Amino acid sequence: MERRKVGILGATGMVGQRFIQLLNNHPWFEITWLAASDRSAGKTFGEACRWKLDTPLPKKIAEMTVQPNVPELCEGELPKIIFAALDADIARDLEPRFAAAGCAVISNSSAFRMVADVPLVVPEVNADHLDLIETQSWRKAYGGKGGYIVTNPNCSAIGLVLALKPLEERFGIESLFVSTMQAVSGAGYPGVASLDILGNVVPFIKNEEEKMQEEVGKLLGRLDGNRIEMLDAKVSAHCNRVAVEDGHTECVSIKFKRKATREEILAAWSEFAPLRHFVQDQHLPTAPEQPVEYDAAVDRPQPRLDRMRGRGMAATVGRLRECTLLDWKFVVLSHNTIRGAAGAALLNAEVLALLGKLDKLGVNAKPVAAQVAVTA
Ligand SMILES: NC(=O)C1=CN([C@@H]2O[C@H](COP(=O)(O)OP(=O)(O)OC[C@H]3O[C@@H](n4cnc5c(N)ncnc54)[C@H](OP(=O)(O)O)[C@@H]3O)[C@@H](O)[C@H]2O)C=CC1
Ligand SMILES: N[C@@H](CC(=O)OP(=O)(O)O)C(=O)O
Repeated sequence: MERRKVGILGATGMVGQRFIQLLNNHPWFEITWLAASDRSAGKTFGEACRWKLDTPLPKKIAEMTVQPNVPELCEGELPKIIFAALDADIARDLEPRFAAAGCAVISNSSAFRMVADVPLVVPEVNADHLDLIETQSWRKAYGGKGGYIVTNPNCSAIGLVLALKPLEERFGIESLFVSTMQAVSGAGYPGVASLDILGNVVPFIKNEEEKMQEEVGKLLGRLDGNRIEMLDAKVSAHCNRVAVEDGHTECVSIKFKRKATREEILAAWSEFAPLRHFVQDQHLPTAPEQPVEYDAAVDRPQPRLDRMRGRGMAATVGRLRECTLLDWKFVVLSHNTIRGAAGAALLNAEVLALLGKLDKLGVNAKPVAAQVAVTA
């Protein structure tokens, strides 16, 4: 099967590098275009990027030239699928330009996550929300074949909703309290200064608590026509930066609408296999066999030991016990730059491919309206 051509915006950053790693030898997608800031454009990728991952930078990628960051200046063919790993302020400007040029923008940034017609998706949780694409202005402007933006959530929200979805389905969530311990790679590179984080904990990550609280409502919300009805539950988050390289750990206390026993909660997690029904016999290369794994050991999950479960795509839960304030409490851990970022976007793209939503994109086609609205 011929692989689909893809590009990466923000390719030199922490998440961009993960995209390159996960897309290396991907059976469905092939990187043909890379872009970053003006500082990097024109250099070879090997010159522009300080590679930080523990697998080698693929030679073919190192030799590619970093392209300008706008579709109009693309040399040669602009790929129809763009993975975007940009800071939110930059994404707000650049992502709509690629959508307007007819690309499927599979975004990792927070810029458009809460916009009403932009899907915010974790496939195991709310793949049905991808239908929102069809009402996006960029898509409509090309007679239903145009580009669009699809987003994945904040890295802490992803691990959390994987653990919550099976519980919400069976018991209903009334309220929850979550306190995070987030790895330094979450702040990008060079990120948090070593003198701030070594031997220390920083009890503040800008906008993180707000993002977690609101994104959980949309992710666990219900698609009603072309709008999302948010989950009606109270969510309170505390976010902390800790001296861990990769892997976000979250302590959760939760109150349900219906009574749940320990056995019922464990069964809800172990039986959670939503993609099996959704994709039937199809194989999604990046999907984990078991999205939520429970570890019964008293001192797990731990970032160093558990972040690579399911090739970095599974969330590990542990320490389920009764809570003296709410009903139950547990710990959840997930890899922040794989499950929480590049892997999440890649899985979204794989599901979009299966749904046929990466076919017939409007790249190089003329918009049907005189002007393509950039409204988000
Ligand atoms: N790290 C994580 O765990 C997670 C990150 N995210 C989100 O993903 C996004 C990227 O994060 P991360 O990779 O950590 O960030 P980094 O700071 O490591 O990388 C930023 C990237 O953006 C590029 N860039 C900067 N300015 C421009 C510009 N004007 N035009 C085009 N490209 C530009 C940089 O290129 P250059 O090298 O040329 O400067 C670099 O490739 C952010 O929105 C972040 O919030 C989401 C979930 C998890
Ligand atoms: N802020 C997160 C990572 C991140 O970039 O989140 P978001 O994609 O919501 O901006 C962290 O510091 O670990």
